[in-house]
Amino acid sequence: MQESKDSSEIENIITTRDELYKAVSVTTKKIDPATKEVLYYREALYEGFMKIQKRNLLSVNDIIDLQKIIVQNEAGIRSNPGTALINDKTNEVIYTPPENNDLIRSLLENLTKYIHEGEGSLTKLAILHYQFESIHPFYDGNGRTGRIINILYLILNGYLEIPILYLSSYIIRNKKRYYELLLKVTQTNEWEEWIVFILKGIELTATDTIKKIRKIRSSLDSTIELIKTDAHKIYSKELVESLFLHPYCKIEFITRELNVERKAASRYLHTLSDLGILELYKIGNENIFINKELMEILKIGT
Ligand SMILES: Nc1ncnc2c1ncn2[C@@H]1O[C@H](COP(=O)(O)OP(=O)(O)OP(=O)(O)O)[C@@H](O)[C@H]1O
Repeated sequence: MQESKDSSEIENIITTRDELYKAVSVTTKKIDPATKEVLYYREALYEGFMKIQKRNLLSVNDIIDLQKIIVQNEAGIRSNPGTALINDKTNEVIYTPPENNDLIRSLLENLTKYIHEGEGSLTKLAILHYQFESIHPFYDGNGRTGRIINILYLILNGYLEIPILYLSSYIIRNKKRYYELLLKVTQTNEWEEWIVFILKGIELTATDTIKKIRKIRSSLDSTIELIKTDAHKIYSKELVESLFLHPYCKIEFITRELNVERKAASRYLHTLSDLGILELYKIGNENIFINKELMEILKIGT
């Protein structure tokens, strides 16, 4: 969710963490367009993860499928000319990607060959991200699809087990430089600066992500302690896991995940709110229980 939010923000699709968690927890028909787009991004990232889990492979058709989920249209690989990257201040064309559907497809075949051949490395990730963005195969969603491929590449090569690295938080903080360096590779073949930029991003975000995971783990442990020592005797491993799976929790999640009656689930959540672990909010006519400490941790480094 975090990665989806920031990767989309690079393309000026802006929503808040609260809106996102609300959208996946509260029964509401009113989800604003930016939040919807971020949720599609999250779906595409997850779908990509599932695909490579099954086959340990990322094909051109997989990439096309992911982009379809992100942009929610069937246009696929560009077949009409006219796509260009434009400087929004001066309106000047800064880069014109290759045209012709067959050529683009063969460049993508070449990219996926590069992804799978030989040993994986973080340097290769920097190279293939440039390669994908300069092919710019779609009318829309190229930046976002490319950043999903980055995470999938890390998983394919055993650097990550799950799509957890939060690389777009670095790119968004350094967006101007990200754009400048991509262009410099094209214009002056300046690979080194680009590769170092991406390596630095991986280093920083890996360190931040590890810190975040440790904080979540320690919050989880202290929550377990608190519930276990409380007189209401509501502790179960599944209950605590649900609170960390859904930063915005509600009674339905508990009934489903713990297989208990609504009355019991409601009692658990109200007890946790009395204990100060959760904060109760009314959104519309629904009770939402927010894991405040977890939400604070998720904000770090963003
Ligand atoms: N000079 C460049 N050469 C190649 N790719 C670039 C260059 N500058 C930026 N990019 C990439 O293009 C992406 C944006 O592309 P564009 O503005 O065409 O949006 P898009 O294709 O609609 O994709 P999305 O909506 O996900 O960004 C950037 O996020 C970046 O990854």
